Amino acid sequence: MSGHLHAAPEPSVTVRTPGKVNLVLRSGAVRDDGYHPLSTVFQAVSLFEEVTATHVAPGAGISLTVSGPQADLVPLDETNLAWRAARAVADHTGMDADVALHVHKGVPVAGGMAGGSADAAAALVACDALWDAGLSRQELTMLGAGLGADVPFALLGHTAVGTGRGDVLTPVLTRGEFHWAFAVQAEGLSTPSVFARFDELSGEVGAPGGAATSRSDGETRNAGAPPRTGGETRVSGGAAEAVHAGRSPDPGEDAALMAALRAGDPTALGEALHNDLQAAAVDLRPELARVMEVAEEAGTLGTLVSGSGPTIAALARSRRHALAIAAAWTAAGAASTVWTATGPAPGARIMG
Ligand SMILES: C[C@@](CO)(OP(=O)(O)O)[C@H](O)COP(=O)(O)OP(=O)(O)OC[C@H]1O[C@@H](n2ccc(N)nc2=O)[C@H](O)[C@@H]1O
Ligand SMILES: Nc1ncnc2c1ncn2[C@@H]1O[C@H](COP(=O)(O)OP(=O)(O)O)[C@@H](O)[C@H]1O
Repeated sequence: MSGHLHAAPEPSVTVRTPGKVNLVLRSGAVRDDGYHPLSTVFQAVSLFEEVTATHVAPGAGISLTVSGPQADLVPLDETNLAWRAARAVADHTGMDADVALHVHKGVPVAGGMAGGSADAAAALVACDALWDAGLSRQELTMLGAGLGADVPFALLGHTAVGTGRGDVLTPVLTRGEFHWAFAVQAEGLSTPSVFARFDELSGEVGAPGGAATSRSDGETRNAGAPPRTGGETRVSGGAAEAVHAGRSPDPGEDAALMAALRAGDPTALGEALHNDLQAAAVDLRPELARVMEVAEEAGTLGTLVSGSGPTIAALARSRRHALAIAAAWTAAGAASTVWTATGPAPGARIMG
């Protein structure tokens, strides 16, 4: 008896992707294309999105359903990032865009934790696998960058430095596991509005090239120009030149953070957390200052606005301590919901 065994095509593929927190986010002045050159360190955390892509009849097109605690906040049409990702794979490969997508959200919506970007990354990988398109990692990353600055990191996961728009990634070696608590607000903040307020606070509007970025610690420095370290000003190249070159702020400023990650030292990591967008997010949502205060009273090792906010991230000594910080937020009525997670978490993975 002879014969070939042909594997039946999988009827569906499920891909899991993580949310993120920016351990450091430094921004230069806005570029001509409306983006800001960043120097950021992403850490993926164990809050996951799951996207399932299922075969449908030829010609059926793309359809989308969403589940999870904040599903009602997410668009269900072709503006959804998962839908746009499926379309991008079809356009790139010339395949028919026939797929039923289901998104299960485990990352807060519009919270500065890149849940939408995680959906885009998951949908890229799921459609590539479902349609047997054979896209390379590089092609997926390129398609992801076209969908949003945060999407390439959701593919990669773990911990990475991001420069350019945040989409040029270099993996960072880390040791051990870090424990986080997150205070999520009922109403999200839009990323463009936070960057716009950052520009206003920087005296940026109408004065490209002469910009200064205000930092949440009260220090002010020239945007795009090399940052100050230890009170010393390094001058090479002007801010105007840096703005036009779209140069990212110097990641060299974050040597202490890198050492803390390598050593797996949460206390040192807590001291090195920093977000240039924090002042803008707190300016738009003054109540966030109190959320950070509550975390400090609960003994956090460090607290900051996650990305463009309004989620507040607090680094804890242990899982137990993360739960204690979350409980303190709940008791103070400081958050709509509280979440705990660990980082780093892996990037896009096909389940099953
Ligand atoms: C701020 C960050 C930090 O990781 O994340 P979130 O807090 O939104 O999750 C990211 O830079 C957000 O990335 P993402 O949300 O993918 O941004 P995109 O969709 O590409 O851009 C939305 C808008 O944000 C602004 N933007 C984004 C990235 C960047 N480097 N400079 C910008 O000025 C621009 O106004 C852009 O039109
Ligand atoms: N799949 C998606 N999940 C969540 N939001 C989405 C999605 N697709 C589009 N969006 C839109 O993007 C906005 C921000 O998305 P999200 O990634 O959750 O937050 P952030 O950019 O703050 O990290 C949402 O308010 C929503 O309107």
